[in-house]
Amino acid sequence: MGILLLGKDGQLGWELQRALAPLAPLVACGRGECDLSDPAALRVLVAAARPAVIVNAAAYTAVDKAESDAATAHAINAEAPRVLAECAAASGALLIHYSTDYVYDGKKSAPYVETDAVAPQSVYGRSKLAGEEGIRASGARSLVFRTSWVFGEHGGNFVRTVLRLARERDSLSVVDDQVGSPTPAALIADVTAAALLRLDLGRRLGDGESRLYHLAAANPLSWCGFARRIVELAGGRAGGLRFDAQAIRAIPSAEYPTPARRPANSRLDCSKLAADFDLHLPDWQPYLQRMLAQIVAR
Ligand SMILES: NC(=O)C1=CN([C@@H]2O[C@H](COP(=O)(O)OP(=O)(O)OC[C@H]3O[C@@H](n4cnc5c(N)ncnc54)[C@H](O)[C@@H]3O)[C@@H](O)[C@H]2O)C=CC1
Repeated sequence: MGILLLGKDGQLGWELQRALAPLAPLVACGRGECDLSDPAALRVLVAAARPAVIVNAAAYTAVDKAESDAATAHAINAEAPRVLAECAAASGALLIHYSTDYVYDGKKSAPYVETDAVAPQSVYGRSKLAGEEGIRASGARSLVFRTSWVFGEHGGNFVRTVLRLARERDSLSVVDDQVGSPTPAALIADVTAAALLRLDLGRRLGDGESRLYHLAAANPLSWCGFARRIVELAGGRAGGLRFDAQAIRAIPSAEYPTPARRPANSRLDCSKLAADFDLHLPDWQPYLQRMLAQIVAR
């Protein structure tokens, strides 16, 4: 009756393996152990593990690819969470799940709060919203964390892409009209563990209680601002890259068309999370510094 973690090899899953391990016996599964596009396999897995808590960090996260692969995105981001929630409702387990800033259209000028209207602009955003809705409708006890711009040491992300391009190219242009908070996978994992402890692994939630929280680091900025900070903290030309931070050109999204539309404003107000769990959401920059130090050390 411990914790069942799905998606153990993703950015977040990797950090959750570390953060959840001290809380209860942990069964961690990757795609090899269980494919989320197979609902029957999911049901068998949950029945065999009989967890008190199911943590789903697996997702279809290829935002642009999803535009031409909606069925797969829907199966993994909408159907699988619904099946997991049904299993949780039937057994009394708590389900923890992660969603995205892409459920919003990004037209609000202030940071989004959980009660704001949703209006996803992409297949990915719609599939993730459908996942949330399936969980809420299931009657399971659940926590859903909407997060943004995830980066971590394990897996592909914007930090790694910028570092690679800064070694390969002489210049870089990055969109400057989409604003959000880079959020370390380690922070999401640690907040998940803290919330689980405060809720006594879910025993303090009422039957069928379903809670939604924003979970993002402090200090939002644009993608261009983020790219500049990555290059700056990596040392720029002095650090072996081919250009310095100031050389990164700021461009509007119109100059960088992508298959999926992304919100201009991805800022998430996390005060509900901070108040309910007595937590502080820190700046993402020390996490980035730590990640860069570990990459250099390798
Ligand atoms: N990466 C980002 O910038 C953001 C991520 N999120 C959400 O945060 C959560 C964690 O994301 P990341 O760790 O960044 O994602 P990731 O892409 O690093 O990891 C996702 C994991 O899901 C697994 N997976 C994919 N299809 C599967 C299948 N059919 N069966 C089993 N496993 C499968 C992958 O193998 C991978 O290990 C997800 O729910 C994602 O939607 C929310 C906002 C932004």
